[in-house]
Amino acid sequence: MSPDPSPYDAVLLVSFGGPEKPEDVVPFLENVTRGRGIPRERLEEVGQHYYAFGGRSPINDQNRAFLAALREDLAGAGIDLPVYWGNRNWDPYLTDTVRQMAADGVTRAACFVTSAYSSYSSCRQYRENLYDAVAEVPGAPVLDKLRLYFNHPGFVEPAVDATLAALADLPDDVREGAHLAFVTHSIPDAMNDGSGPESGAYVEQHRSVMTEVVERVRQETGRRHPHALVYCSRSGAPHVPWLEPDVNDHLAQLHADGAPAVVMVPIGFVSDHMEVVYDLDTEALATAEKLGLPATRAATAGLDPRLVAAVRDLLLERAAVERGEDVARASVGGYPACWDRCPVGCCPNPRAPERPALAGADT
Ligand SMILES: CC1=C(CCC(=O)O)c2cc3nc(cc4[nH]c(cc5[nH]c(cc1n2)c(C)c5CCC(=O)O)c(CCC(=O)O)c4C)C(CCC(=O)O)=C3C
Ligand SMILES: [Fe+2]
Repeated sequence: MSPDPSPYDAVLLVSFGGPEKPEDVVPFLENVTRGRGIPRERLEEVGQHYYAFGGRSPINDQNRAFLAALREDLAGAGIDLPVYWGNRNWDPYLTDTVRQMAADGVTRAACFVTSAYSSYSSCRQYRENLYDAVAEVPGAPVLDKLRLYFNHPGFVEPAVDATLAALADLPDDVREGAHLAFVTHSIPDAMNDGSGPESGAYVEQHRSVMTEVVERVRQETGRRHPHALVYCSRSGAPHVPWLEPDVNDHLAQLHADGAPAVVMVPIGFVSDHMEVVYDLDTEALATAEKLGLPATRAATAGLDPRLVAAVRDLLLERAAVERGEDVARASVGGYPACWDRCPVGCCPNPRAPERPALAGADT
């Protein structure tokens, strides 16, 4: 018998969006930063990162490939649901997708967001975007956001294997002593303080993933590699504190302290976004090279079949919950499986605390 996805009759992949050609870059950056007070110089700099890649972000192609993989996975499991895709900042925009879903007769969809952790930027802002899309479309389906999955085995296990593979890529004589630099997107300190139901969840959740990966790597190699959680892609005004240390400063410090090598493990990113291909592969690897510090970058989960299957697992788990059945929730490490509906007041919007959002305990 095929698994039962009811009450869902569709899946919606929700993502950030990115430019696809040079003319898209400025309007994309305007979409992302409207009302955010990002300094002009920072925008020009980030624009250059995109132009260096022909004005094309890797993120949309990653999502197209993920959609194809997800459709195949669901079909293979006998789950006959359409899978849609909508973005916050670029075509296909969420509102257009939700309009199409309504036209197709979708009544209730499970939403998988390409962002695994708590924080305003990585969780609530997507919930606001879902609210807005539903509010704009007459007859819109009900949209449920699948729970955060940073500690789902389908997200963590690919990171373990990627770390082992990146360690294996280091020269033999430096591998044993290599440091692991777990990298995620920096956010303002205040945004981290407000993240999750109990403050500081963004950093806590990353720490739990880091600890689990370090332990599983130890089980495979017999080595508990020294490690740290570090940050990339700092934005905002210089006087506003954001999470530190920056990955480049961390590499310089490791080198000064005599570390023989480093593996960067981008646990903050689901696939190879611009932050990964520019901030890590271009900038941070150049920093390491200049320092003479052997460095490799572990792969993101991307199209790993375990991540694709995790979407199916989360869909079926949530479907069972909505039908009133008991479920076992997969999770690894010290942080328990997350809530289905975000607690009231978690990850508040720093500029508009009253802005409505879907998928909360109060919506
Ligand atoms: C936590 C977090 C994630 C991870 C969760 C998630 O995945 O959502 C994330 C993802 C992404 N961020 C992205 C791009 C950008 N983020 C910016 C700006 C900002 N990001 C922030 C945070 C995050 N961002 C914040 C607090 C700002 C300041 C402005 C604001 O308060 O909103 C800017 C403006 C320029 C700049 O200042 O850097 C750009 C261009 C892309 C697309 C990449 C591609 O094209 O592949 C992706 C996936
Ligand atoms: Fe960002």
